[in-house]
Amino acid sequence: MAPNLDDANSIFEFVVKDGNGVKGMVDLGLSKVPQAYVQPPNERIDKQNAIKLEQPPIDLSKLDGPGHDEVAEQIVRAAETLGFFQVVNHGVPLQLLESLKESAHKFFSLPPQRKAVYRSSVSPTPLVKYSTSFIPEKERALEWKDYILMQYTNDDEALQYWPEEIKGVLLEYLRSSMSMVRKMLQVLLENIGVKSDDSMLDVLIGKKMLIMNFYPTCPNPDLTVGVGRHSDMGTLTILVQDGIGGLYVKIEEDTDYGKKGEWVEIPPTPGALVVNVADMLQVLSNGKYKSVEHRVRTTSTSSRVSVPIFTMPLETAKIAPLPQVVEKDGIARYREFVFVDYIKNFVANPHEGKKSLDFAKIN
Ligand SMILES: O=C(O)CCC(=O)C(=O)O
Ligand SMILES: [Fe+2]
Repeated sequence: MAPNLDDANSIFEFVVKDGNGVKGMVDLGLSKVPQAYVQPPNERIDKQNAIKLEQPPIDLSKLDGPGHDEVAEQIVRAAETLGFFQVVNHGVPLQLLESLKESAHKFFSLPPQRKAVYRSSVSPTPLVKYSTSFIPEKERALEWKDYILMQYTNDDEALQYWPEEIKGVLLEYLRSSMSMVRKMLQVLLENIGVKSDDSMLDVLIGKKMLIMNFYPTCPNPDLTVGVGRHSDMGTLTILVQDGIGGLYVKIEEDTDYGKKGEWVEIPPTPGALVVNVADMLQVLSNGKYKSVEHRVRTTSTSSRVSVPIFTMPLETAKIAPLPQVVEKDGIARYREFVFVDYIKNFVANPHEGKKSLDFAKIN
C-alpha cells in the first residue's frame, strides 16, 4: 500500500519494513522530501562551500618499477593527512568498473519484491542483506540510500548465496583488487617499521564485505544526506563511484593538510578507484594514519551508485597499536580489543563522524 508521506511511521513501514526502499518511495513521485529525511541544519551539506580536491590520482603501476619509492611516499603522505586518495592503473579492468555500475543500476531497478527477499528478517542467508539508511530504527533522520551488502567467505559460498544478477561482477572486482590492497598495506606498514608477511596481511584484511549503494534522485539535496558523516570500520576501503559526484571528505584538525575541519569534494575521476584509510589502520599505526571522515550528498538530477569493498581484520583478530610504533611514540593511544567487538559497537550506533574510534581510544 502507498505510504502516507506526512507520517513517519507509514514511511518507515513502506520504505524499511516492507523493503520498498527510498527508490520505491521516489518511484511513487515526490515533489519534496518527507520530514523523516530532513537532516538537522548542522548535518546538511553545503555544496557551495566545499573545496575541490587538488590531489592527482596515484599511479599504482609504478609500485612495481623504479618509481616505487616515489609512489610509496605519495601513499604514505595521503594516509597521514587526508586518509584518502584516488588510484589509477590499479589492476581492476576499466570495463569491469563500467559493468559494476551498470549492474548496480540494473539490480536496483528490479521490482521491490526481488530485492526485499534479502531483508535481514527474511534473507535466506546471513551473507546477504538488503536495506536502506544505516540504522533506521535509531537515526534522527534517515539516509537517502538503499543498499545490498554481501559478506565474502569464499568463492563457493558467494556463488551459491550472493544475488544472481550481481555475483559475477562483484567476485571479479574483489579478485582483481586484492593484490593492489595488499601492496598498499605493505607500503603503509613498512613505513612504520613493520615488515609484513602474507600471514600478517591475511589477518589484517582477512574479512571482506562488499556493498552496492544506490542513491535515488532527490528533490531536496540541500536538506538530505545520502550517507551521514562516518569513517569506515575496517583496514582499507576501495570504492568505485560513478560520474555523478557527491562524495565529501573532511580535513582532520590535527594534520598539516590545507584548511582544517573543512570538507573537500572528491571529483569523480574516470577509471580511478577511491581508497580510504579506515579505523583499524588508524589504531594499528597508533594514530599516524588517519581514517577519513566522509559523507555523501544527494542530487536532484540523477541517481548515483557506488560500490565499496571494505577490507577488515578477521573477526577474531586482536587489534592494538603495533609495538614498533608504540615503542617509537612512547605511548599507546588505543587499547587492545578483539575486532568483532569493534564491529558490534560500530553497527549499534548511528553515524557520528569518527566517534566510532572512542571505543578503542585511551584518554
Ligand atoms: O557512496 C560513496 O561514495 C561512499 C559510500 C560510503 O561511504 C560507505 O558505503 O561507507
Ligand atoms: Fe564509508
